[in-house]
Amino acid sequence: MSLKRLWLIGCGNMGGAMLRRWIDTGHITANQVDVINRSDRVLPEGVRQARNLPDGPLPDMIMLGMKPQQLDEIARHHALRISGVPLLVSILAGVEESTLASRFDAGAIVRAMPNMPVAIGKGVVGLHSDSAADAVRSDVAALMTPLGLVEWVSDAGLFNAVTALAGSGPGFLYRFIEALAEGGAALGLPADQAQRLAVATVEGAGLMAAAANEEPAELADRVASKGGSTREGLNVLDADDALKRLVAATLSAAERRNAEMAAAAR
Ligand SMILES: NC(=O)C1=CN([C@@H]2O[C@H](COP(=O)(O)OP(=O)(O)OC[C@H]3O[C@@H](n4cnc5c(N)ncnc54)[C@H](O)[C@@H]3O)[C@@H](O)[C@H]2O)C=CC1
Ligand SMILES: O=C(O)[C@@H]1CCC=N1
Repeated sequence: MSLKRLWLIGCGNMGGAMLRRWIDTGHITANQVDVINRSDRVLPEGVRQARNLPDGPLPDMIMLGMKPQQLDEIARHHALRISGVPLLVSILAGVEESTLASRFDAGAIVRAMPNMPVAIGKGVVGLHSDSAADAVRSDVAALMTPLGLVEWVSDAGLFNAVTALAGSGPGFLYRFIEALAEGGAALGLPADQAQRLAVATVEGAGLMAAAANEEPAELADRVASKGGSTREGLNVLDADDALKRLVAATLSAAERRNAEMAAAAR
């Protein structure tokens, strides 16, 4: 790994999950990293955390992990100091590469869109860059590999869709788990038991879908015995494409918000 020194500007829920996984898997050691946060966050043991960037030479990579709305504040405080950094990675939703390039002077800029399950190595990391050479792209992909599925997205115009599906996706699925559990409780199951059943069912179904050669639609058909009860339930989800339309509207709303954040940051 040629990315030996990392500065993380803004390292909260998401940046912290990535960092924890890198350290847990031995891809990065704590003393390779400096974190700048507005106030201290719980971070893996041994990671330096401060309010200001460290003195000394620039690192191999800087990752921006604050909110998109904090871009100007961060640029105002740090753009001069980090000018010339070889690689800038941004996990900011919406914020475009050209916007980042207008604020920061970096050898290459890569947008990364992780999701929360990176914490256990089962996440997704979407990557896009117009500026990174092949060697840099390989370095970034190697860094992200212990986090889960790594996918390059060649069309920058699709990055907001990736963000809506995979970045926000865990949030949508947690809602589905909650709904499954509440549905079970409404049928009379104790709430805690319904939640255990819902979580384990989603975990098992997800693992099976990941391992299967069949499409999810075919897996659904296998659960639904002819004339049985699953079909009755699927008929409710499928009536007027109710679930598909709800999910499509959900992703559209999230994608639209990413575009709004991109426009606000330009
Ligand atoms: N939470 C998620 O599931 C995902 C989040 N993202 C992106 O990750 C970024 C961070 O999101 P979260 O981790 O959820 O937010 P968070 O609020 O947990 O973390 C943001 C961090 O930035 C730091 N920060 C804020 N202003 C600062 C400043 N002026 N100087 C230094 N540090 C500063 C805060 O101290 C905090 O630790 C966002 O841009 C979001 O779009 C991307 C994918 C998934
Ligand atoms: O909600 C957000 O804006 C970010 C983007 C993907 C997940 N969290």
